[in-house]
Amino acid sequence: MTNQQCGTSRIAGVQFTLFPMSDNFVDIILSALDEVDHSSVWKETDDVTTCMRGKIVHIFDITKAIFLHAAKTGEHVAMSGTFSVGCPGDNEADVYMAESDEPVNAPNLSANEQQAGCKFAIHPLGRDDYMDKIYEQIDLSKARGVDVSPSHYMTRLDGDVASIFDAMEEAFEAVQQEVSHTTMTFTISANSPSNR
Ligand SMILES: Cc1ncc(C[n+]2csc(CCO)c2C)c(N)n1
Repeated sequence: MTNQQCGTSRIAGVQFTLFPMSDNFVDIILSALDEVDHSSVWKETDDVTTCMRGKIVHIFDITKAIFLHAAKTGEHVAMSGTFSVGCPGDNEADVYMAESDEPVNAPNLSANEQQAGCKFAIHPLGRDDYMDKIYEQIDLSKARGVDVSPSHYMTRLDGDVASIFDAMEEAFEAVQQEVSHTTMTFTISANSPSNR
């Protein structure tokens, strides 16, 4: 029988893709993935996505740093992905759960103010009251230093990249404390010519 139990630790993960709208896309993707400190998570890249697994704080810290690294090239870049926590059977990367709770990349990001637009959706799984959990977080996002606006199926966040990822992390962290298996999908875009 397949393992349907949660692991002993709350392993979180993300699968994401970077889309640099540039002839230089290979270098932008690979240098962002290489140059950001990802020592606190398990990480694997293939031709479609990059997957990282570990503590929530590190998953968000590194995803944010990778997007900022790509955006600071000035090229129009987008990133889409899915965060997940409490996925039944996800327990192979327990070794990374011993990492400290200090985000490794955050101290180096302050000089990188970068505007972006983002749409995200939280999916609290297996709960009849899932809509309450979603609405609580949309309301809270309004106090998180980003502009929040409704959109079909998703909520839009506009502001600084670091604040956008921090808002999504806070929402994800709060929901997963009450809902064992939670996922979040997002798309973020910076330097779009639509805004020039
Ligand atoms: C985060 C992220 N991970 C993997 C890919 C897939 N990918 C597309 S082109 C390329 C470089 C040449 O192999 C890679 C790895 C992506 N786009 N973004």
